Amino acid sequence: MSKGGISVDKMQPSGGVLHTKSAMRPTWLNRIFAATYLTSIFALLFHHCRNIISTTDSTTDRTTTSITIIMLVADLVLAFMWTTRQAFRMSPIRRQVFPENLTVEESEYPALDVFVCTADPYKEPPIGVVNTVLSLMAYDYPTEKLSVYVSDDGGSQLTLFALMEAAQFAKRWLPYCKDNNILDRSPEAYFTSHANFSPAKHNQIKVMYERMKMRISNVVKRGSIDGYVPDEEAPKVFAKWNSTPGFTSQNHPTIVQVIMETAIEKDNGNLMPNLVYVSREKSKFTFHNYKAGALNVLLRVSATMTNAPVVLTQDCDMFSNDPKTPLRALCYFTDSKMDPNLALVQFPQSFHGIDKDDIYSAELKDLIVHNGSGMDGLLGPSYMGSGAFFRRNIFFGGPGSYIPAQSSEISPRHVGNKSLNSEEVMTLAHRVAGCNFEAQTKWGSEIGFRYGSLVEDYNTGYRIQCQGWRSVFCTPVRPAFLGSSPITLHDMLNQSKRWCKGLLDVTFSKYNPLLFGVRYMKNFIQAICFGHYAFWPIWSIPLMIYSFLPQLCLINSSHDIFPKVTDPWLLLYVFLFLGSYAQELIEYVTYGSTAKRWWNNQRVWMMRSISSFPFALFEYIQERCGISSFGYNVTSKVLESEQSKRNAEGIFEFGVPSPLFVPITMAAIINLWALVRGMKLVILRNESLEDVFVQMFLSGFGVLNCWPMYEAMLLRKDKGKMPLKITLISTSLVWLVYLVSSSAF
Ligand SMILES: O=c1ccn([C@@H]2O[C@H](COP(=O)(O)OP(=O)(O)O[C@H]3O[C@H](CO)[C@@H](O)[C@H](O)[C@H]3O)[C@@H](O)[C@H]2O)c(=O)[nH]1
Ligand SMILES: [Mn+2]
Repeated sequence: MSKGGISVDKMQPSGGVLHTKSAMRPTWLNRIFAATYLTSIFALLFHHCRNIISTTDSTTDRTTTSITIIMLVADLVLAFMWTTRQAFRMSPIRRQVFPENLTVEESEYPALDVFVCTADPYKEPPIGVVNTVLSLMAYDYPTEKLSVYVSDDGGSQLTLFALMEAAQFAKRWLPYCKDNNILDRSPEAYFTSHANFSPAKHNQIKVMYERMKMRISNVVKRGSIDGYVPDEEAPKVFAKWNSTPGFTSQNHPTIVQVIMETAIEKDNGNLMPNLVYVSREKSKFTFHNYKAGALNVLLRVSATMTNAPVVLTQDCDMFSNDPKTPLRALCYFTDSKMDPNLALVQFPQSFHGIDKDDIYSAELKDLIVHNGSGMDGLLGPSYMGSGAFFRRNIFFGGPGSYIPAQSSEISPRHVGNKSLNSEEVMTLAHRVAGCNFEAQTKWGSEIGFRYGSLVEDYNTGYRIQCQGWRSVFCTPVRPAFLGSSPITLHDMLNQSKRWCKGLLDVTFSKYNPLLFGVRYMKNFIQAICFGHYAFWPIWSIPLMIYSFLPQLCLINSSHDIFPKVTDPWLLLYVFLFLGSYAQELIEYVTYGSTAKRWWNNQRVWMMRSISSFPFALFEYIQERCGISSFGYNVTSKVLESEQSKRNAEGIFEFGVPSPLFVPITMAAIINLWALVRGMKLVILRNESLEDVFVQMFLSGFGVLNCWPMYEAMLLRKDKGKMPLKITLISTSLVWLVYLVSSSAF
């Protein structure tokens, strides 16, 4: 088992090309547009400033001046975000790989350690974890070189039980997949897409799968494994839970369980990959660094066992959708002509079960594919948390500067040759998964996945690029992985809130990309890309202003906020608005999405900006001041049937009385109010449409975006409608805001 011994860099392909890259679109066109747009931005800012000067000179009241200043702030932030966003548009590229041209012998493939993280058996059902694990174990990759490590931050017997079941099932499933050349290697995906398929062998396996699923679901429903004994070893394994008084997910000793070991499992002459369960030690007195902490424990535990030179990180819901994926990564890792500083091959995250028009913008086309391809033309995409093949050694220092780990057994150079279950290996594995192992070490700061941010992926990707590593983006036509995405609005907003807090962690640290990145990164534009993310939360400033201020002005009969329709300056607004919207739309469609999905994406961007982002800031401040601590809210992967049904029909799911809904409900009410008020002014009071047109247009645009909100508040009867409580709170707050505003006007 000298898996650690093979160096990834030394293999030489001969024959056809392994990968190509090409520029994505006429960048010159893009640059001309950018220059024109930028000029218009400056013109607009000039216009604003002139307005402010003229209003302060004359007798204009204070309110008008303040409004003009606030609008200037909004436009300044929009201009900043637009400008930093151009970094992604400077040189997007598309890559292709040709795994069929790999000439390296299978026996020369590097070993691969796969890391799967899970954290909560109730939000992340063990059957989902099992499907992910099985799909990865079934990779078309030399079995003896493949190991799957599962980190369970939930410290749950249910998850371990499910994995033990999976191991039994794998003995039939893996050979079945390989013999029949099946593409869907997650059994759930396979049996769903082959519902009417019925050869005897297929049916036999299907029955086995259904039985396993039933056993796992029963155990989860009861919350305990009592009564179910998968094999004679089981009682000993689960004794660890029972023998520890006060065992909780937040307080328990290390559990490392080798569920299956390559060298031993040879049922039917089939070799099986290693499968190891790890639940790191937890204590109330130590901070665990969430997923980054879990991944670092896996880095070390796997080092004591197989120490593969290539590691793949996966979320527990991201199952493999293509068994040849590791070979695609090898196209880069085994190419001797490739930049030696290549650290990771990132596959985009793709999702299954998204409704046709993607109301929650779960596809994340702009963030993942657009921005990924944009950065790929610079130093490479950021690490995206899942679907990333890393070279293990990059976790131990920058190119050419090796930082030794505190013991040689966990260094990437260590060659393990003992049985995983041997006492020596197990003792060490338990030790490196302990709470205090990292105390006073460089883990999380210079070694391993980086700590200090809730978005450990962005943070780690950014920091390793600052050290000089780079990455490539691999976007095969058939998605390499498929995962689940939030199916309720609350989950979606909550997830963006967490991302946003994670970004703020980086923004307000010494590693802020616009201060640190621009100095240390090899590419200035790349630093701007990371900077754009770091400032993602400030979208909330202009969006809050544009969703409320012009509307309040209209309600209070104040119309000096925008140029009149006849004023040529208005053309600037029109160009800036249409220009950026059209550009995004074109990009959305070019990257293989639809216009309706783009429309929904811009709505979600607004919702996030006025809800998740301000809440994130608020929580972030509370945490920094030590007032409260919110932790990591794991996204639920449970598919509740009614919710899924509404989701499939593209109906928004409110349902729970979440404070996150308050700002968007307020925006919905104010925009409708302003629109009605505007119409009344024009129709009944003969106000000239010219004066109020822009404000009415904005309110109308708001109303159009808020359409599902009115339905949810007034028309719907199902469980996913807007809770009355939120409607009442929002209405009262709108009234309050109105009273305050009317006293100012
Ligand atoms: O303390 C923790 C918290 C989370 N997780 C795992 O982290 C993964 C991601 O969590 P999830 O709740 O699904 O977060 P998402 O926001 O959906 O995940 C996206 O965003 C994360 C943070 O940026 C990335 O880590 C993920 O890869 C990316 O898919 C899951 O497998 C969890 O089990 C842990 O292992 N330990
Ligand atoms: Mn997720």
